[in-house]
Amino acid sequence: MELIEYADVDMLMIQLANKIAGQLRESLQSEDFATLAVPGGTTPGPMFDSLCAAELDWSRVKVMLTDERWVPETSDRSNTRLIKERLLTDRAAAATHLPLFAEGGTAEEKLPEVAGPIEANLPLSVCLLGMGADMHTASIFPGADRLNDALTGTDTLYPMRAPGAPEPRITLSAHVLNNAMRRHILIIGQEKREALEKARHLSPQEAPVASILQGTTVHWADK
Ligand SMILES: O=C1O[C@H](COP(=O)(O)O)[C@@H](O)[C@H](O)[C@H]1O
Repeated sequence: MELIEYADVDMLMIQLANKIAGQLRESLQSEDFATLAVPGGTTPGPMFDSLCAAELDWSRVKVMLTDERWVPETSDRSNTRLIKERLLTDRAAAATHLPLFAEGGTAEEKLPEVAGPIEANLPLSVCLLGMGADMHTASIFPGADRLNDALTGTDTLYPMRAPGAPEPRITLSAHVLNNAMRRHILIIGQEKREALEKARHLSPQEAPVASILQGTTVHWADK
């Protein structure tokens, strides 16, 4: 794991967007398509605001979430809504969105429908993850019902229900996240920095983020 500390949050968001845009361009030099996975939640919005304006051939980029809350897009909790409003806009509107949510059923029922297009576009060229103060990443939560499957299984996606998550989830597995060609984590503030340090000495069952730290660049700034 490499940790990059930035002078402030604005600097982090701009420089991380530049880094990801550069890595997508690099992928597009040798591949027909590049696949980008991004987190939801409250942290990455300002980074999306920069990345969406990057000059690159977005028509050859496929964008997916690392995880989704099983709520309709009308909900403020929808990660899909976040990326539609803040990432899949401006130049990045030309990208193809691979949804992690489908209306009309539970995560378990809709999983095969959602997994097909995702699986056709793996491995991920660039994977950006978030992390909660409870050391979850994507929607791989401590204490979750499918925690062990998501950490050790070879399926692409797992439905997930966890005490720390207010709604059912669907998440990319640690297997998929670890097979990404380039991997980053974006975290802000002292609480998450301390959680990250703690996670480095815990098992993935206790601190799911520990399962994907090897080879990952962590981008951090204080609030
Ligand atoms: O629920 C989620 O939480 C994590 C962290 O979110 P944040 O609001 O603390 O930034 C996020 O990475 C994940 O995608 C999201 O579904």
